[in-house]
Amino acid sequence: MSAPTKTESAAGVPATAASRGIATRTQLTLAAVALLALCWGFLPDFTVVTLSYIGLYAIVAAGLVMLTGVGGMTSFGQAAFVGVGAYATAWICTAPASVQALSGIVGMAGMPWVGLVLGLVITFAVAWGLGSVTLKLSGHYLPLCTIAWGLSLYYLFGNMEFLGGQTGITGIPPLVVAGFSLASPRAIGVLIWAVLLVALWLLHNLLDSREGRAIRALKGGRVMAESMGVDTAHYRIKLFVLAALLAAISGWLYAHLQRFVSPTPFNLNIGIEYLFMAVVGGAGHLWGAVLGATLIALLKEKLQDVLPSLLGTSGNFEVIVFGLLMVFVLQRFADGLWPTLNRFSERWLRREAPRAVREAAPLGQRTLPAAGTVLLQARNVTKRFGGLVANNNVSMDVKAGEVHALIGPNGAGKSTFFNMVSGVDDATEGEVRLMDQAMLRRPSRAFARLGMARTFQHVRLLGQRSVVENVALGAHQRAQRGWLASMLRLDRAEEVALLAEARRQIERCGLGAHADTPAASLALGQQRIVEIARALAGQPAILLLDEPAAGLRHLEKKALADLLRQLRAEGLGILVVEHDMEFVMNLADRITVLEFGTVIAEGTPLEVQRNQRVLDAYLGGADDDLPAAATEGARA
Ligand SMILES: Nc1ncnc2c1ncn2[C@@H]1O[C@H](COP(=O)(O)OP(=O)(O)OP(=O)(O)O)[C@@H](O)[C@H]1O
Repeated sequence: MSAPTKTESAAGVPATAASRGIATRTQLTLAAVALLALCWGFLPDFTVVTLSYIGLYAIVAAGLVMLTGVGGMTSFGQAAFVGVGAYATAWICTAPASVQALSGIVGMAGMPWVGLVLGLVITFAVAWGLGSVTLKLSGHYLPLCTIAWGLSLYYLFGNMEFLGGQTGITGIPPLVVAGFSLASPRAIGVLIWAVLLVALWLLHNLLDSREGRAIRALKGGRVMAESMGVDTAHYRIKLFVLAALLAAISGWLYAHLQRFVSPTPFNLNIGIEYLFMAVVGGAGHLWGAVLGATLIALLKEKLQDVLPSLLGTSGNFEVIVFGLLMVFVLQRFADGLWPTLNRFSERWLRREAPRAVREAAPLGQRTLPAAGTVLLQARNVTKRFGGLVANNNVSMDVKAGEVHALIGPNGAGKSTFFNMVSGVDDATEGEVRLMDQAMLRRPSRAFARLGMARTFQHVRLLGQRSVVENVALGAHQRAQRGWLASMLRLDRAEEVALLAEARRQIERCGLGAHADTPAASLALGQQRIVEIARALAGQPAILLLDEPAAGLRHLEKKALADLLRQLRAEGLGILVVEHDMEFVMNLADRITVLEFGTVIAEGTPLEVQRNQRVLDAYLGGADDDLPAAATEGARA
């Protein structure tokens, strides 16, 4: 593990000359919060109420930013969770039986807090239950399911007699904090904004961590995230529950602000409005939730005043305007308004001063097996897609300290084989063993934990994130700090170690100059190298590379070959699929040739080049491109 730099920032960016500007982002945020706090006592009542509602909306929208913008799961049903939080506290604080039984223990002032706990417990159970069923669905099915549960919970509120039916529940007591009654909107508004700011801080910390990178990886697709060792199903459910809990907290605050609840504010329309807020503000940005909530709340208020007089009739016309607004914003500002505002403000902002870091936590280390040990074994692996046999009885070993190439014409079954020996797909027949363990029906993350890392034929990076963040994701399973530790910033020593390791691998792969650039801005060939650096950050024993030389220029290919030779010398086993025959013949120790899913040859580069069947099927006519003495070249 490399020693951390004393002046690395939490984001791992080395200290550089701070850019000129009037303030840093943190200073600006603190100044805005201080201004709001100072003005709070003098603002007109109406403004205070509006700001309180904006705070409530923003808490829900922040959860949606995490769920939809960051995690890639769309939910129209968050209003229902707001309802669960609101009804739980309303019921417990007003039902005669519960008041009698509990108020003796916690006192009347303690009842809303019991309501909060009840709301959170019910929300947790409902969200976990719904999440485990619906989050398995992909594409349009998930949003459709969120509509279904949003409607179900809404009608449940309206039809339960003990919840007051359509009339709702009145007489909800005010919150009491440390003996102070928060009966007035001005008083509870302070709590609402405090909750919002704390939630934003916790979520910001979560995103700026190992766990945050894993959450972002969900958007990069299940296959990529799982191959980094991330349990995607578990993360999706946790994210869903987190967003639901935030909604429930907002509902709890709402109930004690309004002191009355009815089903209407928890219907599907409102669920759609929450989604508008997150998307219009900037679905991938936490402050976008506040911006979106502010815009929609103010706009709604204005439209409700203006539209009826303009149209001469009343109705929910603001929903139509919201729809048009959404189309306009998405057309002009695809990522929402916050990124645009951010870019605009950048010239006045100073870069955050780097934070001094004393020590990095040790990362998990792997002892590599001795050279010659069989790492990966495929025995008689067959894969059928209906009537098509993509792999037919394929057997192959990959040993520590060797480069094994898998070649063959397009459609020969190389990627199918790759998928089966990396846990993406299961073989129809045959056996796959990794580190002498049977791997049938085990997920990619189990392969990753045992020491396998891979790259992809079609590059799978988080394009908007920096190279260093992408590479640090590869080291995910070498650290352990969870969500709570990340939220509370107890993971900093580990985070420094992860980022230092990522930078070390980036340097090693020759991309040091690009460490802080967004991955998408690199050329395709460089992105392939980023994937290799990401794989190396996991400290693998075996590396699977899918067409690593595609898109590289001559010198870049040479540098890549040198790197792979160095890794081989360090004892890694490397399985490479590649169409560039010069690259393969100069690098590989052994080559397996596939045609129509069947192994037609296996041996050293020289043996393969002399094999008539291989010449006929694949290498025929390509002799001019091959190195004169491939075997000699292989160890060069
Ligand atoms: N999910 C799938 N369903 C049906 N057929 C598939 C599936 N995946 C691959 N195939 C078929 O299996 C065969 C082998 O495909 P595969 O992608 O493994 O070949 P390849 O050697 O990797 O090709 P290339 O070099 O072009 O990447 C092809 O005929 C392909 O159409």
